[in-house]
Amino acid sequence: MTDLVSQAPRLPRVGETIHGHKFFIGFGGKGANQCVQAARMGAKTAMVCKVGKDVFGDNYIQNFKNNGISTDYVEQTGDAATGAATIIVNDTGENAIVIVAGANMLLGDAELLKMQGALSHAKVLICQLEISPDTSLKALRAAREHHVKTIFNPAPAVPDLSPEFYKLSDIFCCNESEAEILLGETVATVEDAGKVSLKLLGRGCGSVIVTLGSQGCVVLSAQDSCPKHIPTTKVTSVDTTGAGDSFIGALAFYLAYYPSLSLEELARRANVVAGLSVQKEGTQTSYPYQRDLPEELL
Ligand SMILES: Nc1ncnc2c1ncn2[C@@H]1O[C@H](COP(=O)(O)OP(=O)(O)OP(=O)(O)O)[C@@H](O)[C@H]1O
Repeated sequence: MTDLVSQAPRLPRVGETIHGHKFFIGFGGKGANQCVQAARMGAKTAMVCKVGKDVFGDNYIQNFKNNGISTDYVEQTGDAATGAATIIVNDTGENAIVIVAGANMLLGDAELLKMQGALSHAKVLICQLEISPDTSLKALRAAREHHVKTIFNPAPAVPDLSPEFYKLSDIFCCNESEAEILLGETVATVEDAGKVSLKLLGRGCGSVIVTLGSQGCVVLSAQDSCPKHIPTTKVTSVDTTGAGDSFIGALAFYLAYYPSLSLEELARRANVVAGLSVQKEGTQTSYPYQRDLPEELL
């Protein structure tokens, strides 16, 4: 997804044209963000996705290359445009957003077949819901067949998520509002997060992480189903956009390269990485590299 962001004093009314004061184009999309964060930590990564045969698609492929990500499984299609989010932000920080998934929704069986070889050598697969849910499900099933660990991020969340997603998730990782949509109940406190994570675990996940912004996260697993709060260190937050994706990208890195770490330690380290990302502006622009991390994290 390419973000097209206009900042204006206020949001325009229907039929109105107004002057804004700043415009920028940013690289976004949950899967891509997560992949970029894992790559910056030093992980060997491949992105499986579809973009349009257009300037946004060309630029995105270059962005993957600039981050050292394999683009062997990035396809370009002439049948739809690269996914785009048109975002208008007013001076008080409110926004209006139109997302057109475009080429993302054309990712399907042919691309999954092509990536099987790479998947069979992978340590971790991360999936989200910004492509067809059926394609994500098939990818998760294939990962299980190859004994590849799976991280599933149910975002954007839907209330009627297929029950198979839970069973195919070694780590099911969502934020508070996604947990609310999935379970239809309010998640306002660490205690609430513990309760919902237990319910999500009951749907068949290997383990569950519910992220809680500045409060860190709550984790639990089938082996130890007592919810544990993993707080994060206090930082001066500048822009939290994309913090959840930074957390998941870092989590995937640690799961792949430090497989003996406990779930609590994986989450503690991912908290620190995501905590670094909120101290800078932007989404991918805020993601730390390995060299930015404290030594104890590697
Ligand atoms: N203000 C903050 N201070 C420190 N760490 C933070 C802060 N906000 C987020 N984080 C870190 O990022 C992780 C993910 O944040 P959050 O739960 O807000 O995800 P999210 O809502 O999916 O984020 P976004 O939608 O903005 O990408 C948290 O678990 C925490 O580790």
